[in-house]
Amino acid sequence: MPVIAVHHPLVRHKVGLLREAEISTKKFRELTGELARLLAYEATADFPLASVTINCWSGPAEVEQIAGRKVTVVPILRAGLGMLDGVLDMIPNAKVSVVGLSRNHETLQPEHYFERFVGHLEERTALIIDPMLATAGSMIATIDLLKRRGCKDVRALVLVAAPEGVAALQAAHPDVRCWTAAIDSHLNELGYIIPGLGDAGDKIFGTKDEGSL
Ligand SMILES: O=P(O)(O)OC[C@H]1O[C@H](OP(=O)(O)OP(=O)(O)O)[C@H](O)[C@@H]1O
Ligand SMILES: O=c1cc[nH]c(=O)[nH]1
Ligand SMILES: [Mg+2]
Repeated sequence: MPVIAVHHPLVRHKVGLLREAEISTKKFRELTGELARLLAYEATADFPLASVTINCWSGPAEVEQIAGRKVTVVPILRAGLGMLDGVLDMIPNAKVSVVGLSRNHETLQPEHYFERFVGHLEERTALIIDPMLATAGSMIATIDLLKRRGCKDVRALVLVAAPEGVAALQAAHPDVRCWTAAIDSHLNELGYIIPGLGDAGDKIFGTKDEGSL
């Protein structure tokens, strides 16, 4: 099952708060960061551990450390940046790759305008971050870019997914797991998730009065 809805009460509570129509930019950013931390926790649950001996206050002690796992976090511009600090709080040594995509409002197709990947993607777990999985066009395009550069372990974190996007992602990349705080009802005729969050990029960047909703 490549799309995993996280049912933890903290996640369900926070995603509910995020849906308030009159939410402030500050509150939207804070909740997005908190949810990003919780989703990163879920998505790294299978990272391997190795035992090492350290000098503890009481003498030598065997402790566990995450071993042999290099990570690149991949925010999809713009809205993915809202989740970046939260994920880096949990995985502070991760490198950051950036993909710039903007969904065309008429065609709903993602238009590519920027990319900058870190090296050795073939050795890294990629954690793509974007609050919204609507048609999944942006997510599928980003996964295509990463796989073309040799990335073999691709995972995604989103706040809200539409069933249409879940199905499209599963069909295009059945090997990619995507953790989401919620799977909503459907896409409306403009390609927005219902009930959804509205335009996540506009809410994170404070441009919502100039946006398309
Ligand atoms: O699943 P899809 O149908 O591709 O839609 C989801 C994409 O749309 C939004 O970005 P948008 O293109 O609005 O750009 P922005 O983050 O700069 O606002 C969102 O952050 C996703 O990247
Ligand atoms: O509901 C949606 C769909 C795409 N992008 C958003 O920001 N929100
Ligand atoms: Mg947007």
